[in-house]
Amino acid sequence: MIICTDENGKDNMESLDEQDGKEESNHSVLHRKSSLPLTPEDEPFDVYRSPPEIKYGLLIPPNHSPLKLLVVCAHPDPVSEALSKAADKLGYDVTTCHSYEEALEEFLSKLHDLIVIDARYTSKALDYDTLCRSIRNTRGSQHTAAVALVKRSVFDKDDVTIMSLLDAGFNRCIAETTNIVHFVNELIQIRHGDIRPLAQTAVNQSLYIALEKCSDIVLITDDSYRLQYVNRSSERFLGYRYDELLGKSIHEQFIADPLQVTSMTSSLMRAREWQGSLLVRKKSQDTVSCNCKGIPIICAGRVPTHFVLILDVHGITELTPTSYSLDKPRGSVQSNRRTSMDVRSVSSDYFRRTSLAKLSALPLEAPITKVISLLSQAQEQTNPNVVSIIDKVIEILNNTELYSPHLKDDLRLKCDEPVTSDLITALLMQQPQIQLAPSSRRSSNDSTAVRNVSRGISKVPAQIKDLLDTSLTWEFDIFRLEELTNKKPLIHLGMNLFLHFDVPATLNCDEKTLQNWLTVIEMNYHVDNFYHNSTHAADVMQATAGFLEKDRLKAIMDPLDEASSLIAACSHDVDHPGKSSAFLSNCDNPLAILYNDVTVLENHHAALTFKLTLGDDRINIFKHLDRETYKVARHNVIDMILATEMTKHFEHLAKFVNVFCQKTSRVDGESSDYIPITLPDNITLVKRMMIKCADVSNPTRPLRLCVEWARRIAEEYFAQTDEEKSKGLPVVMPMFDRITCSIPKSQIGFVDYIVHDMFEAWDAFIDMPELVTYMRQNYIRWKEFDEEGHNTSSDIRKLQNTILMAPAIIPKSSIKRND
Ligand SMILES: Nc1ncnc2c1ncn2[C@@H]1O[C@@H]2COP(=O)(O)O[C@H]2[C@H]1O
Repeated sequence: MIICTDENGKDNMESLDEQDGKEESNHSVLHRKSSLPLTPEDEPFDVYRSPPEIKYGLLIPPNHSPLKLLVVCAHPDPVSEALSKAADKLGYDVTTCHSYEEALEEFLSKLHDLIVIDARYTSKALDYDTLCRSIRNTRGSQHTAAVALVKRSVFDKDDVTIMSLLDAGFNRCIAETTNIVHFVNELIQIRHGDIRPLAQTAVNQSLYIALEKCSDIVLITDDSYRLQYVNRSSERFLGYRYDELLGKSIHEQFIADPLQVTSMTSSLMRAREWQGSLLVRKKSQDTVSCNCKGIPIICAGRVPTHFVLILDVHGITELTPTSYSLDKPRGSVQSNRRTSMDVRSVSSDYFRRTSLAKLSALPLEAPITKVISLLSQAQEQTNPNVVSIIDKVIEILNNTELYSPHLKDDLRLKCDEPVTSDLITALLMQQPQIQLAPSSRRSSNDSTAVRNVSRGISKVPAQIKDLLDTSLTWEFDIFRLEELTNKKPLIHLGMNLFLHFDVPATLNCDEKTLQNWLTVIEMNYHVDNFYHNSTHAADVMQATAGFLEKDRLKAIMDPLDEASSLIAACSHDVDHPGKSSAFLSNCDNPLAILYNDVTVLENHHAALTFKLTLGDDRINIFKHLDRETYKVARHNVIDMILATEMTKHFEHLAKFVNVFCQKTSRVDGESSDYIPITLPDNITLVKRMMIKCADVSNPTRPLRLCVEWARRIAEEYFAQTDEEKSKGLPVVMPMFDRITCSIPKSQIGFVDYIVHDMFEAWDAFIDMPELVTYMRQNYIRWKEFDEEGHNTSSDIRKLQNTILMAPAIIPKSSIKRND
């Protein structure tokens, strides 16, 4: 805070209008909230723009009265007498001198506000020219108005004399008169035109001194952002001399952040104050981040003529890598810096900003850069509440992990249901906690698989055949197929669906190879897993096939898309160990080591699929594809398998919803239903969403199937918890303990957090209302089971043997779209 006082220590910062109001009754007095200088934001817009406003906040001249007038004339006459009388009338303190020496001495002792010298005659005693020059050479005289009293003839006609008088240091000339009123008029004009501006300039010096002494960096630019004033702190801190800065543009000179500059300048040009952080480059090329306030000043007209930038040195942080060390010696200004700065966050902010700056210099524009820049522009035209909301949005957008969920804290806050919290956290978060413990993973045995290839399906029993006739219905009984096929449902269902979708033709592959492939893939599922076994793979493949039958998908998927989707569904969990990726990471499993704890299982499923497929010609379903087609198929399969990773659930869902569940906006701003669905990138989004939905479709199946899947996944979780406990590993889902866990609660949470929104979106896209209908019906039943206390696996078993014995088929007619 800067306070200026007059010589008596009185607070002297006051509106000139208050002073003016005493003299000029017709002057509009503008009210203000404080006596400090105003910024445009402090006043209503129209008030700020009104011309008198520019006077606000000026430091008023010393309030001494009367004004001191020195009249110097060699020979008193009626003219000088009229002048003195006029001055008396105005209440001036008048002194009259008749010689050069007397006048100089008098002036030096009193430093008058106004000196009027009789320039009509030159005499030995008084050379007006010399007297004026001498006075002007006196320190402090620059704040005194000097006026030459000239003959009427000179005033009217002799411009040469007038100019030489002004050259000698007079501020103006007045014509001789004996009319007191004329002199009164002249003196009032001189007071407004000369004395007050000079006095004002004199006291403004105090403000400059305040600016020079203050520790913040204060810069004033013109309307082209060329520096007009820099204070000492600026010189000291930036390392430039003021003459190296004056006249230079702030952009070129030291502001290293084009995006921020754009945001600042567009605010300032609209006469709005701006606040934010700026990256400032010092002369040494070190870069610092400072909190900056930009204030537009309108000195004339209606648009800003100057800008004041105040950089807060207390908020300055050195950002160059060499200056991260906190115990670096500090200079005078640096010693003001906070030492408790979070260096990591600052450095990441720095790198984000510098890379943004670099990016904006490239001839490329990422959509995100465009979005941020549009939001910044929108900020300029809106109110502070929206500005701060947009600030938050920009902060989020600036985070590179746009779609990754930050659910853990959120969930812990919102979801006080521990089973749900455990489940969703485990599904969505990568949380390896490295501990050295032996691997329990069973390794796959390729050679066994290949040896057994010949055990294909030559003759399909009638029961299986009948069941497979329903393979494209949503109510398909996968557990019955599991039973009938002696836990080998994939080979049967897979072959049935491959043939239905003409996959042999698409891959130019004989049926035997496809059968072999299915056999090997199925054998690489762990039959002992409660949930992640080949029945789950068959179930996901069956759901995928059901989706592919829908017109919306038929319209956009080509045969290779269909084949790839079915292949991906078959193999998406191959060799699943029945434990989560987090578990593998926690026990230093070789797969976790191989994939660096990142997307461990899905990477393994995808890699193993191709390792198996390409490893033996007899099962290589891609062997007849040309290289390009193979590459497309391979890319499709890998992309879909990786999309089943649950830590990316919200990323995939959000992308899908963004593209397909919102009306697209055309460039002209008009809304349109047009979605460029056939763009390859968009088809990829659909395929990812499709396999994701298929993968977790069990809560949308008929109740009997849904409950069995829920029991199976719970059993698998319990087994993992048991093993974690027995081996002293971190327990990934502590609530999934077979004694205490509530299975209905886990299902309610799973639907609430994962399934509901995804299936609403998916149904809206492919038009399969039965998905949502079953999901809702099942949800209600889980709530009932929960209320009735059917919690444990054995409770659920009992339910399955009683009320859930009814057939799974629900008449199509009962399925209504629920909008
Ligand atoms: N009914 C369910 N209840 C709880 N979790 C489930 C259910 N169905 C699927 N999941 C989880 O969702 C995950 C989807 O990917 P995975 O098949 O790897 O593993 C699956 C399970 O961990």
